[in-house]
Amino acid sequence: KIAQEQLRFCKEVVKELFKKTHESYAFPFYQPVDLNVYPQYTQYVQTPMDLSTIRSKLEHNQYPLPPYQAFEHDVRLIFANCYAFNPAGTAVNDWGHRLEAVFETKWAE
Ligand SMILES: Cc1ccc(Nc2c(-c3ccc(O)cc3)nc3c(C)cccn23)cc1
Repeated sequence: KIAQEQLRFCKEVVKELFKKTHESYAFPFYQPVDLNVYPQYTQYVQTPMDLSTIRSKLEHNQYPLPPYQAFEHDVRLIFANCYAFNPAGTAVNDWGHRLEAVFETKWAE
């Protein structure tokens, strides 16, 4: 797809991940992890990422054109960070897997 079409689809994917229907398991990923609440977070996660940061990068043209590769990397960073900090079996880890499934379905569209 041409660069502008890719950009439009990336915005559509982020819009989907922010939908109310996913809020109950997506909310921990809306904003950067609060480092005041989790001071040891940066010991587990080198590159924090969240959906608001991705949305802002899209809106301010901070992704290369075409954006797919860099966009997908940032989205997958959210999930990798989630699994690095939240052990299997924790609520946030489970929610990460649920949101990842939503992403995979939309991304394959
Ligand atoms: C049951 C439960 C326990 C802990 C949390 N933590 C948490 C996280 C979080 C996100 C990513 C991450 O790697 C770690 C924590 N983000 C939040 C927010 C935005 C509000 C309230 C709690 N939050 C939420 C629910």
